[in-house]
Amino acid sequence: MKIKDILRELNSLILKVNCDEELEFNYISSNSKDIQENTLFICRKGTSFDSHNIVDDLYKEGANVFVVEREIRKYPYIQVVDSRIAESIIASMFYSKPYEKLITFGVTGTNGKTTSVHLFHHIMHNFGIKGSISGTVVNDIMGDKFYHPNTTPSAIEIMRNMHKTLENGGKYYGMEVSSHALSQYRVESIRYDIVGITNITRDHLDFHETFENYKKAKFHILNLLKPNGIAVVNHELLQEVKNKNKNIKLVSFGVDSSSDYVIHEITTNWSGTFFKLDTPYGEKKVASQLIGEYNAFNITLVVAALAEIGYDIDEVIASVATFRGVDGRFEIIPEAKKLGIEIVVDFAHTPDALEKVILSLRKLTKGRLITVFGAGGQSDIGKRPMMGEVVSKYSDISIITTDDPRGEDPLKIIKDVEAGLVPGSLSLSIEDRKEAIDTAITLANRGDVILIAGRGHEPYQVFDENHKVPFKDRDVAIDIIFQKINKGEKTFK
Ligand SMILES: CC(=O)N[C@H]1[C@@H](OP(=O)(O)OP(=O)(O)OC[C@H]2O[C@@H](n3ccc(=O)[nH]c3=O)[C@H](O)[C@@H]2O)O[C@H](CO)[C@@H](O)[C@@H]1O[C@H](C)C(=O)N[C@@H](C)C(=O)N[C@H](CCC(=O)O)C(=O)O
Ligand SMILES: Nc1ncnc2c1ncn2[C@@H]1O[C@H](COP(=O)(O)OP(=O)(O)OP(=O)(O)O)[C@@H](O)[C@H]1O
Repeated sequence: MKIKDILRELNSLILKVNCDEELEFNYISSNSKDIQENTLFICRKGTSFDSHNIVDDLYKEGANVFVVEREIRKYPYIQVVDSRIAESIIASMFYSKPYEKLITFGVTGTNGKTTSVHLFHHIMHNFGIKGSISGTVVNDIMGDKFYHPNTTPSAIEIMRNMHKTLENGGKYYGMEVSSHALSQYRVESIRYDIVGITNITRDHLDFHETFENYKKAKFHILNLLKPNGIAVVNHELLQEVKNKNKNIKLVSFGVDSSSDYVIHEITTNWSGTFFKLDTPYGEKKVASQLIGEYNAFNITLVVAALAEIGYDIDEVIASVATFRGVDGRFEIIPEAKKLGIEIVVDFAHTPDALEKVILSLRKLTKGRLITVFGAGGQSDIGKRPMMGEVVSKYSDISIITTDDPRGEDPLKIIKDVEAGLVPGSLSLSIEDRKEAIDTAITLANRGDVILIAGRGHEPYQVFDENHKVPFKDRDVAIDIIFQKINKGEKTFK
């Protein structure tokens, strides 16, 4: 590709062109760890690094032209107003706008993104349609599965994955779209057939500062629809969405009878969640292995999305029943039954998610509910007391422990959570997460339920960027169960 090919697209972003328009490049990157011969490299001053400062190294590594926000002394460059927007445009151009040839499904919202995207992937697979997804738990690019530290990768990575999907005969790309990604233009050049908004409650106010900014970032996804694309939104957000986007095609889902897809008669038990759904195609009965009433909303978002783009709603609903859920989302630990208790590992780490999952568990618990949880470091300090309040309000025993401190003092985080505890509620604070889980299992009697919340599937406990400890809640709980059985501390019940 030649420089002149991208100048047209970059258009009003360009401040200065300091290179030959005939200059050719055959790779693009914005990360020094991903560079080849004749790479167009996009520099930016981000939150923790400024890649303008390493252009000499980048040139030695193979970069032959730069896109920069501030002028550099030597090397060919194009100076632009904003490197993030430039990256999304260049990535789209370089990979020939792959989203135009794919069914693209983007889901944003505070909670439910992972569950919805994985359910979408499962249903398309059941229909014999090949494709890819990206998100918090896994990136599955046409069967190539890997973990990415971001819920939403960079603009270049997404376009590269979409291009690879097309090259391998894939027909769709489903992705979780975080509010950070929307604010940083990682998805700015993508156009979606379907965008879904699960819900918007408090989270990430450390980044967005106000709830309004957070909502605005989420709603921006509605501007990224294809011309005949459709938005599937939680009915609670319908009015706001309509006020902001008068002429988009949209359907709503929720319990409100004026929704396009009306959820009612939800029941949930240890074998799953069951509900009725009034749809434009008549009343439907939905059965799912997912536990928790809130999953009726995630399921309906996906059912509506696929029905609205022409898939047979009865076949879609039949396929929902075989979805076994996502690692670390209401994941039952079968070994706990040996002690006559239930243990559930869940990813809930916002006040709303904690409330939803605890209230669902309350209905299933014959005995007491013991919740082990903590708050992540470097993330929305304001929500910590709210988490303490909601857990202590609805749990019989709350055990506050360490989540992923990410460089913060774990005891300080625990104190922030303690500040919200309901006076008189039964709670313990145990800094060591393994000890906290062990204590919960020791305290549990027959018929009790333990919820281990906040980290879900995560394989490492991140104390800081140089100190990560392998720690999978599920595996730790299973180890403790067998230790107690082998030591005779807990008998088979
Ligand atoms: C604060 C934030 O969102 N940062 C994201 C952002 O980085 P940034 O723009 O701040 O860039 P930077 O890290 O300062 O680096 C500046 C530039 O130098 C480049 N660089 C940097 C270092 C280096 O050695 N070589 C190099 O070339 C970088 O590629 C970048 O182009 O863009 C990067 C590329 O897309 C992301 O990886 C990075 O995510 C960081 C790791 C992060 O932790 N982000 C979190 C806050 C986040 O985005 N979370 C959401 C999910 C939130 C949730 O729902 O829980 C997500 O989508 O992951
Ligand atoms: N529709 C929902 N409403 C409220 N809480 C939900 C909903 N769906 C899931 N949850 C709760 O939120 C947790 C995270 O769910 P999931 O991973 O599907 O969402 P997510 O948006 O991908 O989260 P994250 O952005 O943190 O990866 C679940 O473990 C559950 O506790």
